[in-house]
Amino acid sequence: MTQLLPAPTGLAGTLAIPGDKSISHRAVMLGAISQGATQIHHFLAGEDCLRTLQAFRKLGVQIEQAQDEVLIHGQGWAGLHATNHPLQMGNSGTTTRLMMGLLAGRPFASQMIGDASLQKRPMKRVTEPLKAFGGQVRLSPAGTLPATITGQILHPATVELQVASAQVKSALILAALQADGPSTIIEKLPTRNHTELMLRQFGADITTASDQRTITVHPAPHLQGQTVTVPGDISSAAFFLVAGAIVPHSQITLTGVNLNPTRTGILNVLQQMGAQLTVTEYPSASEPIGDLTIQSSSLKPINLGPVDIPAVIDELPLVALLAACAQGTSKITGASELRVKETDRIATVSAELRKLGVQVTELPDGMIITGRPHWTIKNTQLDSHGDHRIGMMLAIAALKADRPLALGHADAVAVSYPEFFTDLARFRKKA
Ligand SMILES: O=C(O)C1=C[C@@H](OP(=O)(O)O)[C@@H](O)[C@H](O)C1
Ligand SMILES: C=C(OP(=O)(O)O)C(=O)O
Repeated sequence: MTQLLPAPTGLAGTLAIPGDKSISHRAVMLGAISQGATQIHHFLAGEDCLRTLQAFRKLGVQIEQAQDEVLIHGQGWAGLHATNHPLQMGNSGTTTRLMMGLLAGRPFASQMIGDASLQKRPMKRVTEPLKAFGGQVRLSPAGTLPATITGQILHPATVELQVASAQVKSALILAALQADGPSTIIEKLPTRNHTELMLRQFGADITTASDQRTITVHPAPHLQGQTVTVPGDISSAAFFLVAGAIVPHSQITLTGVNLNPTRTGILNVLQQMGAQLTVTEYPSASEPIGDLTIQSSSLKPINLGPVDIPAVIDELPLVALLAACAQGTSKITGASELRVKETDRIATVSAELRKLGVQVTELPDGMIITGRPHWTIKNTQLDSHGDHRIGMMLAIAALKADRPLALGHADAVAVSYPEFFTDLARFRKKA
């Protein structure tokens, strides 16, 4: 149990945001399959990204790591070797799904296992389209981990994805790189494009059509190691953006944040809800980056539908919190993907916000939330349900409560943000 305290006099300060989780995973993966050294600066040393790093060590790649500095001694695709032990994916869907595509084309068999949450998450979304390339993955009868990937010679394919998922897209891209001709992947909706951007830096020939959802991948037998500086994670910055918006008398600045438009849905949501937000973008080579300043704001309700979801998928628990503080009724639909994250986030967000006295109606693919500037707390014992993003959202919600609250399973935050509670404490003004 961790005690959560209300914010008595508002929040203030400036924070450099830790590295992006999605980009850190990809930097390790691309470094591991490339020739020569890959240096990663500002790596996110959270539990999930460390799972990726450990998995490649198990596969024989030499990797040095000290906090947020990583050095990978890549020996190309052929530098990966079979291991007798199952690869432990922990809580990380990204590691699991991307590595399925990557390992599908290696000339050996691999096994993957995961924690209780990951073992429930759907994997057929990757293994079914992988079949078009010749990929062979055996799953449990429920279509989940444990998985056995039997590496094959892969062939080019054209696949149209049934689910809007950057993890599925990236898995197929990593398989397509190993095929013996160009492949085409057509997304349902555009999703985060970090894999495509970083692959170009490592020397791959990969193009995205003007519709933003048709991707052509050419074989890439030789990728070249690079230096990658990981930008700050907008999904981590989002917790403090929301804190600054909902706690009266606050002003918060977050620096070095990734502003890739496939990820900035939370900024559009804040602006639409009437938050006072300033975005300062500065020049950068590949991934856009900038600083964000937020001030306390009175919030209007919002309506989000299917096309809005991919760019804000991981921030939807925070959107629910913003809605809980807004004057009026908000609606989120087209977000059934939330049901297959670390927890069923529609169920866990609804259950926890109700403890705070917020009126929430669950929909199969979203939520209807009626907000109020002041809540009538019904239950002070909150729980992350072992889901990092739920835990952090509740810690932000607690800043607005009129009494201390308790958070069960608070240690889950280490999955994506080990320093979360320390960083949050920095914004508390002295009373
Ligand atoms: O590709 C990635 O790095 C991610 C993609 C998203 O998952 P889906 O692809 O399942 O939507 C997101 O929720 C996850 O946190 C990270
Ligand atoms: C869904 C998430 O991650 P993953 O799918 O990698 O477990 C997340 O970080 O919110």
